Amino acid sequence: MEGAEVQVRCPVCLRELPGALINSHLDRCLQAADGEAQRSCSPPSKRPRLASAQPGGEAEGQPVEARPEAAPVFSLFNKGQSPGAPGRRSGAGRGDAAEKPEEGGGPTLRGASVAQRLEGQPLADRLRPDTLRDYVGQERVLGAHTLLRSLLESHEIPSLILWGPPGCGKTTLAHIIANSSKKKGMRFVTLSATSAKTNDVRDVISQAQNEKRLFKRKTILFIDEIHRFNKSQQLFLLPSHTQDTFLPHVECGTVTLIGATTENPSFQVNAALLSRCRVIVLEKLSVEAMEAILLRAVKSLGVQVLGQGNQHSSSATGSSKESSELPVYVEEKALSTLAYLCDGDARTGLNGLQLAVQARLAAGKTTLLSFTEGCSVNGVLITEEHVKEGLQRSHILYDRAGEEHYNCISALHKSMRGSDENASLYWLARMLEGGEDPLYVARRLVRFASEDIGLADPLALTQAVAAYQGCHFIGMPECEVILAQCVVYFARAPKSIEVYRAYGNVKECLRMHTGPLPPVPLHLRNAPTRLMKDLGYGKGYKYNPMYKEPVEQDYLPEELKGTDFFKERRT
Ligand SMILES: Nc1ncnc2c1ncn2[C@@H]1O[C@H](COP(=O)(O)OP(=O)(O)OP(=O)(O)O)[C@@H](O)[C@H]1O
Repeated sequence: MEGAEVQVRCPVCLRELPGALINSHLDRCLQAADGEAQRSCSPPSKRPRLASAQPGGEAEGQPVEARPEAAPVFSLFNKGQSPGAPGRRSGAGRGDAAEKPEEGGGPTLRGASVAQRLEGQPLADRLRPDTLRDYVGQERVLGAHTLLRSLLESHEIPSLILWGPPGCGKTTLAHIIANSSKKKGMRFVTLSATSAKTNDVRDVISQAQNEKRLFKRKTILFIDEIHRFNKSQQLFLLPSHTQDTFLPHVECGTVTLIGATTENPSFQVNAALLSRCRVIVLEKLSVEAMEAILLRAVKSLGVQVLGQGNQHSSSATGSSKESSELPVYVEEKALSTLAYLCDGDARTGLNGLQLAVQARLAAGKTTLLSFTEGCSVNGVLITEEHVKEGLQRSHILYDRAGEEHYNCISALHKSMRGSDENASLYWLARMLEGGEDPLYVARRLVRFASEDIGLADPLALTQAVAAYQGCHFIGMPECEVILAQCVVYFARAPKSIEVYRAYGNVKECLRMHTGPLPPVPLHLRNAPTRLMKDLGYGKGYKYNPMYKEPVEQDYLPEELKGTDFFKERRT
């Protein structure tokens, strides 16, 4: 009993245990070591962006034994997996007979209805590819003969920052790397910068050190949304005099870092960290890539595509309580529209498809479909309209918080400067339809009025301020036309950067000045007191209204006499 009182730390999992239990625990822990690599490779699932958050959330199915309960590092390993849930799929479970991928498609549960296949894990997570073979698009960085592909194929994983828009496959690529590194006996650990604490990173490092020391095993740490690390965490990532930081461990190879970010890493990721990582730029998925992903999804659900091959005509709809048991069809057009509308974001596309199918099944509406071969079938039909409803338009078009926000405002500014009224209206609509704050756009217009139109049409500034106030009074959607009017006015207006440039020259002059700044000439100074007058303040000043002729007088400091800040004038 006495021994049981002493707490001992397991060298593998760092868990504190009574000394009497350590040997049996260590046996289990070591046995679990191989299995753990498998478990830890499970996809870090994402929150669904659409309203269909599925039960079976993040903490389900996580390995309990050999893991300190408090460490979210490990709770993230298996999130989204509910052991008994239909449609469950993980890196470890891919061998199950019921879940074997069908050729060219995703995994299906044989014999299950479409509704059952949609239960549990969100479709996007369930269909996350495990291998590069199923990873669609991103040819520029992952095509044959690319550096990254050969590194991945040779299991030589460098520290990486994966930068790309939402849903383009950053986490998926990390997941594929996890699977492939598992084959090389590496560990793969996942942290989300939004929820992880500095201590979690510290834990990962000490475990990685143990793993390296005891098993010669390397650790790959995936940090999702790395740009969201807060200040104290960023400090921890920075090099310092102590070993209590992250970077030395990246450098000596104890930990390979893979970060994912939607934001430009040159602004958002600490420079010291960035210089030790290879930045991989992923792009929005093309429409063709999206179509391939959606086709794989409908196949995995057992939904049939109605297109040129099997022309049909549909007739009056009815309703049936058993609609979930009926065959489900989706129009080919619906899939291609979805592929277009999801704007290269596979998660949005798959969530949209999932919502459309679930909504149709829940509505219990059936359609009598007549095929060209002559047969008729009663089924559930998903049309273009249904998938459009399944999408949140605002999210599709525009990411207000992300880089797209800056890209679009820059495109609007440049289109107005280039006097292209069509492009100006287009970028304005892209922002407003995407949910941009109209006052943000209006503020930018106020700036544009002076920066680009300036004195070529001084009324532009009045227009911009009026547009700002108009937007403030009436808000969206009514104020969109106010902004549209102002944007077109600006696109058509004459342009002058005379003032903008001259002011820039003045600022440059001040910046370049060495030594003390020249004093204000005495004659320009005000002399409210006797003493100041005695000191010569205001002496010799010529009050212009008193003169009929132009007055000869210097206003610049002596050493700048004759300087023309407008000399680079272009207009
Ligand atoms: N290239 C791809 N090939 C096949 N499926 C993909 C691809 N990219 C994304 N997907 C699908 O979309 C889902 C979401 O992708 P993923 O989580 O990798 O996006 P992300 O770039 O990490 O997005 P976010 O920045 O929002 O976290 C995946 O679960 C997968 O089903």
